[in-house]
Amino acid sequence: MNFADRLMEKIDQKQSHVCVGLDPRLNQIPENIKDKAIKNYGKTTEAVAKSFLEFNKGIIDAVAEHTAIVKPQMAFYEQYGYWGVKAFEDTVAYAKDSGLLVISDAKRNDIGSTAKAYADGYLGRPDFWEGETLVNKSDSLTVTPYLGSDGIIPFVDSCQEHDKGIFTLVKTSNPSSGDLQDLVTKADSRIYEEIAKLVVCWGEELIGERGYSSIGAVVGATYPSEARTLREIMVNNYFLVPGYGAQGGSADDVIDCFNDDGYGAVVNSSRGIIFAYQQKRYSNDYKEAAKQAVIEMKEAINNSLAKEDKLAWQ
Ligand SMILES: O=c1ccn([C@@H]2O[C@H](COP(=O)(O)O)[C@@H](O)[C@H]2O)c(=O)[nH]1
Repeated sequence: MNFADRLMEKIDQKQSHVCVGLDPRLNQIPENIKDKAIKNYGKTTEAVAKSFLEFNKGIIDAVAEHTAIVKPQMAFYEQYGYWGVKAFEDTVAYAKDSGLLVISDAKRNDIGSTAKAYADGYLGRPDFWEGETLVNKSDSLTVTPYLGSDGIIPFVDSCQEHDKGIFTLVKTSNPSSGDLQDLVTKADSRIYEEIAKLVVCWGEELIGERGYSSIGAVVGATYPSEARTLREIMVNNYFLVPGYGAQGGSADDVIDCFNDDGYGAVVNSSRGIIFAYQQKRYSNDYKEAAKQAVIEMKEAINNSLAKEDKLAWQ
């Protein structure tokens, strides 16, 4: 089944457009989890990995009923080397076993021949010894478009072959995203608009039964006016919308990322959900707090969609 169709099926099941970011930071993991890991594995990177995995499993159990998809960010894992990457892979596997879809947020790309290795590794099934194949469990990957089409086509091919998806950086949520993305082109458009047009082309052959392509775009919640323009260009492409909560984006800010049919975007929050237990208005139990925060976010987005007559489940 096409990735966009699978995503929409899960969104309908959970009645939620929320994506939970799994970005563990060691200094924010509850002490009891870290103490147990240090007792068993010493002060090692293996203990870091065990802490991350136990923490993530608790978050996944707490939010699974209210989210379709999770997004582990590779940077938080790979900084700890082998054990960090192992925690990433184990987290992906646990999320899949819990019935969730997964976006690997690794923002990969390179020249075409190298991009193919990334595409095989994250989305495909690389063969190694004769008859042996590795299967990556992730459903989708974030990619950077900076190298142009020949860097992206290997990912698109993998999506087609293995029913996976990609989200291409178009207008990112960070304060300096405009340094390059907002530059005006010779055609008097912005760079992010030109990338959006490319995303439309890359995704044309991968449109699923419900009208959305498996080739999506990253559009920050912190730029609602740009999102409006981008929604008009990328009518059939799903948006991954980071920047909600900790970066300042609100439910009202993300509404124009959705189409009138009430679909078209998954809105990510990482710190705002997984570390909600550190905020006074939530429980001090990290799992209970994550559950409260994800329900609050899901309802805020659904209420804002309903106000605009865009809620799919009336
Ligand atoms: O434009 C972008 C692209 C990716 N991200 C990533 O999303 C999360 C956001 O985390 P919060 O804690 O909710 O701020 C993080 O993994 C970023 O690397 C983004 O923020 N903006």
